[in-house]
Amino acid sequence: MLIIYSVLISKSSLPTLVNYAKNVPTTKYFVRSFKGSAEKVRKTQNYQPVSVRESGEPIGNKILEMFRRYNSKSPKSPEKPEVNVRKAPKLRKTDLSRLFALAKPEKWRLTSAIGFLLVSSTVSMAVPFSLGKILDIIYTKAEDFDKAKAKLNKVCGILLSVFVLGGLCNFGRVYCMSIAGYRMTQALRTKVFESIVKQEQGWFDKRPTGELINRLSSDTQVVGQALSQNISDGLRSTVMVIAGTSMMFYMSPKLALVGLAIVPPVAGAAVIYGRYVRGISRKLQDSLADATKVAEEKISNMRTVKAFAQEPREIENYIHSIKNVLNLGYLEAKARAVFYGMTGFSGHVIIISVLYYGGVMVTSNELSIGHLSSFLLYAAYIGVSVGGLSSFYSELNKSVGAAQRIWEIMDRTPAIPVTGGIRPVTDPEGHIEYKNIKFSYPSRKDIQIFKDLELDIAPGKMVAVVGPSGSGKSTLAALLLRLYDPEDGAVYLDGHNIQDLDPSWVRRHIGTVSQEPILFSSSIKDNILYGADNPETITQDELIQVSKEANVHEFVQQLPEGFDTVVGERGVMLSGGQKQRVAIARALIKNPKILLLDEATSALDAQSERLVQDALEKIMKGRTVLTIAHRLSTIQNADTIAVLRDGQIVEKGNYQELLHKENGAFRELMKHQAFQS
Ligand SMILES: Nc1ncnc2c1ncn2[C@@H]1O[C@H](COP(=O)(O)OP(=O)(O)OP(=O)(O)O)[C@@H](O)[C@H]1O
Repeated sequence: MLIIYSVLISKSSLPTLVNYAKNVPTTKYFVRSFKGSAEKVRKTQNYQPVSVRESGEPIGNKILEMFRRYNSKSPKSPEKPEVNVRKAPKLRKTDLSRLFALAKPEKWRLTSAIGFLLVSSTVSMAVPFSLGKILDIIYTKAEDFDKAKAKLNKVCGILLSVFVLGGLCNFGRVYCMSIAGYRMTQALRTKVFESIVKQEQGWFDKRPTGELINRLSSDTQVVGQALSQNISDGLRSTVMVIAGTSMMFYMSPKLALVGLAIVPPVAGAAVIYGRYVRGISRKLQDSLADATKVAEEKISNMRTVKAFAQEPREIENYIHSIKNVLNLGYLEAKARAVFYGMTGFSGHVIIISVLYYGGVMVTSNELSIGHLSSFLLYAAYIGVSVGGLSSFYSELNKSVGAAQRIWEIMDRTPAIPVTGGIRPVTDPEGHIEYKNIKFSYPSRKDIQIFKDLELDIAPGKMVAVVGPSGSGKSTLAALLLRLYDPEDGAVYLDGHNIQDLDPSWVRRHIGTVSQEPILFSSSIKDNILYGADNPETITQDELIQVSKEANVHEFVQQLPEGFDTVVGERGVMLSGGQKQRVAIARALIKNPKILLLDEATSALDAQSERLVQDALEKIMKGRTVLTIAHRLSTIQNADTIAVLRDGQIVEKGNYQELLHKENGAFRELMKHQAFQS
């Protein structure tokens, strides 16, 4: 099958291309055969969008790649990385000041580090001058030997103590800066995690976990490092450049001008390089996030991967997703190589020009050997420091890119707050009303889930919602929990619009057992206590009481470590039925007024099923229950059955009423849907 996709080819070769596509059996062969026509296209400028896909396998990219290669002058040129480097975001003043503001809590550590840095840099900058002095002492033949030696001893003695001081200050600088860096990264991670966790569910629906993990781990580290180590290195380089330049002018302004003539063009190149790196860096972090997303999803669902024997495909997928990172790495490596090659060369040019003009000045007695040596060392120091400054600039750019991504998260106000709003002093009665609800998921605005939906659940009653798969039964539960807000209409709890109530208060009074409950990778006890507001106040007796009601106690007793048994990631070490029962205990420990039950569709074995069902029946008593029913027994026991169809509740009544209603929606559903008995 041939599907037109999107790739650029010339108008003239379109018939040839379509012809090939029709006749060749496999994509690979097609691509190979296509090389010939690509040759023809090489010179034409007349492109139009067309694409080719065969046997469901997109080959547009391959053809595009081939065209690029064939259109390039040298057919043997190595594969060029196909990466669009997004235009570098501007390095704005506000971004920089915001970046530096992150360092505020560490100001004392950073100030001490800067103090240490000034002293250690001064010591470093004293080396060339002192060396020049020592050389002059050695070369001054007029002085008698003893006098010269005494001077030498004195100068070296002073230098040694100064160097000890320099060493200590370097220790202080590195230590204070590193600690400040770690603390800033940690504080930033905390803030980012806090901002992530506070976002509403709809926001998470659109964001892959891997991407968020990347923001949390990698971006925060880049920023933390920039604010500590990079700033420290940058400051050191600045001090060295300023001090070195001053010393050069102090010793010989003429020679200084010769040596420093190269600095302005290098500085200009550094600015261009920095901008380029900023663009690549953002793109690189994005690609890394994409690759992490692929890895994270598959690693956390390894069971499914293995069950379908898809390890090789997943390795392929990962290689594909990481390829973009490598391509960007190529670009960065190229830019880095050009830049550092250039700065290295410039450094050496400084040294040669100083050596040449300085040599001339020494022979004409304008300059001593000692001064020339000092001068050369200062020139070398400046060369190294200019390199350091430019890498500081590029790192700063990198960190602004990372910081911007972090701010996107930190600056976002969640559409549904975690807390805030009315917090009634008494527990709710449990009267739930859905009024005129219109809703579509934020990630799929085009699909209307509910239109003018109405449902009333009286306190202490049990309503079973039935309806075809995908009709929105679980969505009803999500709206009550305020994971999403309706576009129109509202959900009321005891007459209060839940949007006016504190979401944490509402959730505190709702116990949820979902279709496939997720447990956390801690002990059974911790998982049950996760449902409690104040886990530390729950006594062992209360825990056992809840476990008995949820039919957890009997299987826990058989485990060697009892309640302390670790359940593995997502509760992987427990059976389906055991997981369900632990989830029931977790919902029950908060003694909720309202229960939201989403019955498991997957059949448990008879014994397990009985235990789960028994636990559910026990905990329903005295509570308002909204259950998404998949079992006949649940439907039969419900006070009211609500039939959901086409975004509305189309029928309501008890089992007998609905069963005997001529042409009723419930009867229709019973005909087509097999409820578990
Ligand atoms: N987070 C989401 N983002 C976008 N669409 C969603 C989301 N969750 C569910 N949907 C879509 O909303 C519709 C209703 O889903 P819901 O899970 O409420 O159905 P259901 O009646 O509970 O189905 P089932 O009986 O199969 O569990 C479905 O079409 C589903 O694809």
